[in-house]
Amino acid sequence: MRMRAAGRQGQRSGLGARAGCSAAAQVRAGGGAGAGHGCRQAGPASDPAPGLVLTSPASLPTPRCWGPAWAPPALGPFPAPCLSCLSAMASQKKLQGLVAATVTPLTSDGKINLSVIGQYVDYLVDKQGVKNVFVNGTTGEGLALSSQERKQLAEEWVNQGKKKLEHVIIHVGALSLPESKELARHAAEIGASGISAIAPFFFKPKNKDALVAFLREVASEAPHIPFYYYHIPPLTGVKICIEDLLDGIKKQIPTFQGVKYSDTDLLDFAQCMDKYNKEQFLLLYGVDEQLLSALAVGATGAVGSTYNYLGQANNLMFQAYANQDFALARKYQFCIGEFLSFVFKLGFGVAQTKAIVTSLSGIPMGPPRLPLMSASEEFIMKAKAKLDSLPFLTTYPAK
Ligand SMILES: CC(=O)N[C@H](C=O)[C@@H](O)[C@H](O)[C@H](O)CO
Ligand SMILES: CC(=O)C(=O)O
Repeated sequence: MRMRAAGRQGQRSGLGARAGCSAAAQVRAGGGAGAGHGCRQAGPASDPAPGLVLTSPASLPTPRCWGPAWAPPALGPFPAPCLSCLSAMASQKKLQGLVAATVTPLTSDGKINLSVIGQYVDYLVDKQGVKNVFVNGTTGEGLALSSQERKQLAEEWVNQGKKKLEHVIIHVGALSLPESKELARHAAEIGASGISAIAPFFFKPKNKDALVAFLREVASEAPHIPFYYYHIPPLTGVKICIEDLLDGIKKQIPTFQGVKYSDTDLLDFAQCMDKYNKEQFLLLYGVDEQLLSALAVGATGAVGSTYNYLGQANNLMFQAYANQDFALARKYQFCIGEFLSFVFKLGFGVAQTKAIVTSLSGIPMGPPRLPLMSASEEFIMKAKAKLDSLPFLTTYPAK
């Protein structure tokens, strides 16, 4: 909490610095959107801040096996965070443990329902022991929301989370680069603790360089908060190997902080842990049913939909693992697996997650947005009965 406050302080100084610098600051060449940035440094746009290594097109690696028409994307300078932002970033409490991928409450007529977010925050913190959220992601139906809705949700989460949540990460990925940049800028301006983006998945990046060039443009709109790449190949179809992606990425994206890793490729994940943990990259695991395997190779954090309602059980699994009580940790993972494997067979996705969260929290999360269809009554009944048959997951030892 204290650190969060420090982050906010830094954020404020960032905005202050922007005001202070504005007369002298030059807008980045071609960067019409530049006016919204915090942390612009005075001086010519091409002046890198001391200590920041900026990559010019000439120093990009030669692409592998890519047609003759390929040219490395032109990279503009990455805006340099001011010193107070850098120190705020360094003092922000390290993101670790569980991050709930929040659902987006909708009214029965399909509008976003901001009125329950405050209650939702309290439920996560008090009932689930979860103090970090990932907003507008897959579970939050981010890609089914308008930009305006995404911004309203982001603001509500940041405001309601003040003094209660430690990290509010806003997913800003979109199919269009300007939209993603605008969401990134907005998240930074409202005081989010970090941003994340998936790879665009209609026109897909064909290789690492194209993906990094896209992510860099997005991250550069929020130059004083951490950026996480959201790797979810089962949904995006973008299967760029993360071990390769991380190689040299800090040079291109100075705010790069880690990956939300929603794939079952534990070899790639483990290679990343082994090679890049030293660089302080955070590798947040995103396949909840396999979390214990990720802990075994060194993961210290996880983002997922089930932490909305199995937060306590997963916290206890983390704790058992940390205490080297592997039998207990396995018992939690097996039990979580029993529930998930049961609901997978019934058909499980965001709509079903919303129904389960509604039923367990008592907060009306509403239907999903089309083309997703509401979970059936039968699903809700069976899922609830299954959870009731696994009291180990939902009753906790007194603290
Ligand atoms: C595809 C998807 O939504 N994955 C989520 C996070 O990335 C997970 O939290 C899953 O919902 C969870 O592991 C259950 O499969
Ligand atoms: C699960 C997750 O992280 C998401 O819903 O985006």
